[in-house]
Amino acid sequence: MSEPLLSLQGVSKSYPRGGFLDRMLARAKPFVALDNVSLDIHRGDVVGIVGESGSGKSTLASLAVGLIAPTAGQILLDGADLTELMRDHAGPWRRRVQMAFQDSSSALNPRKTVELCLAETLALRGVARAARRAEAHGLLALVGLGVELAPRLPHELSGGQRQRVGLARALAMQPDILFADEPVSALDVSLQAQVVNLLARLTRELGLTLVFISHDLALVRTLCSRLIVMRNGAIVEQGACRDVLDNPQHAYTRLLISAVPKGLAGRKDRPSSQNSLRGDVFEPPPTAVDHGVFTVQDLVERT
Ligand SMILES: Nc1ncnc2c1ncn2[C@@H]1O[C@H](COP(=O)(O)OP(=O)(O)OP(=O)(O)O)[C@@H](O)[C@H]1O
Repeated sequence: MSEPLLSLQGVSKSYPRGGFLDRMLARAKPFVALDNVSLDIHRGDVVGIVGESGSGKSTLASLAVGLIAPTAGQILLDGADLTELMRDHAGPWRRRVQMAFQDSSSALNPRKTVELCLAETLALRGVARAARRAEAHGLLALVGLGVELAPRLPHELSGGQRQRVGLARALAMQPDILFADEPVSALDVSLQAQVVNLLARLTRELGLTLVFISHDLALVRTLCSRLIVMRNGAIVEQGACRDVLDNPQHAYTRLLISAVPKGLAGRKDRPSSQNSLRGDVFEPPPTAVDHGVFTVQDLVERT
């Protein structure tokens, strides 16, 4: 198999516990949020990460996008050590790994219009000033938003529109890999379907490598080709998404699946309309993506 796009090798993350005095006297052991995790993500992978609250999903994503540094282990982007790459704050790695957040309202600057927010991101990518407006409008179209939203401030948008602007901003960097941390959990069911459909389309048409963190097994089944199950900062099971969901090997995975109300776990023996929140509207991406054919720019131009 080809070299992984992103590789975590024995990565751990600990946080200090207790008050200042406890730490000075080394009375409290650090809390281990991520414990010796190894993981390879290849180009075109659409990986779901599930696990109970506090299992370390967001910690893993924050490490992979360079928001926090590991306590131990190595993170490699195309074979290069991310810790080394991070020394160059403006380096190209920042463009290549992007994150879309759960709460788009806090991720967007409340004083900046949609267009300005996208234009600033395009400037970071080195897009010439004269080209930024058209490309910002193209990005809005890419995520299914009209140009009439360009002059609006974040509070003048609906939750679903804000989430799409957040995605457009992440895509403006033309990332190789996008981490989406609970990108739809704050949205109502019909908006969830729209955003998940959009992600499915982007993975299909752009060959975007996506890591989708979610508590929703039905959405994960619909979107992802691979699944990682986390518990207490460790990976307890991973494999082809449908295999893991239909034939879980680990008792914890079985527990997670059994905790989902019947009809929402995405069981293969259920009709598609029950497999997901809106099974009829999803278009799952093919497992093998013909990546490298399109770029975000191509799609923006075609939209
Ligand atoms: N900055 C921090 N300082 C101390 N502990 C932290 C910090 N960030 C996260 N943790 C702890 O690390 C553990 C893992 O947190 P993380 O956010 O990765 O979980 P998660 O699986 O994403 O949870 P959720 O599904 O609720 O978002 C939690 O117990 C959390 O309280």
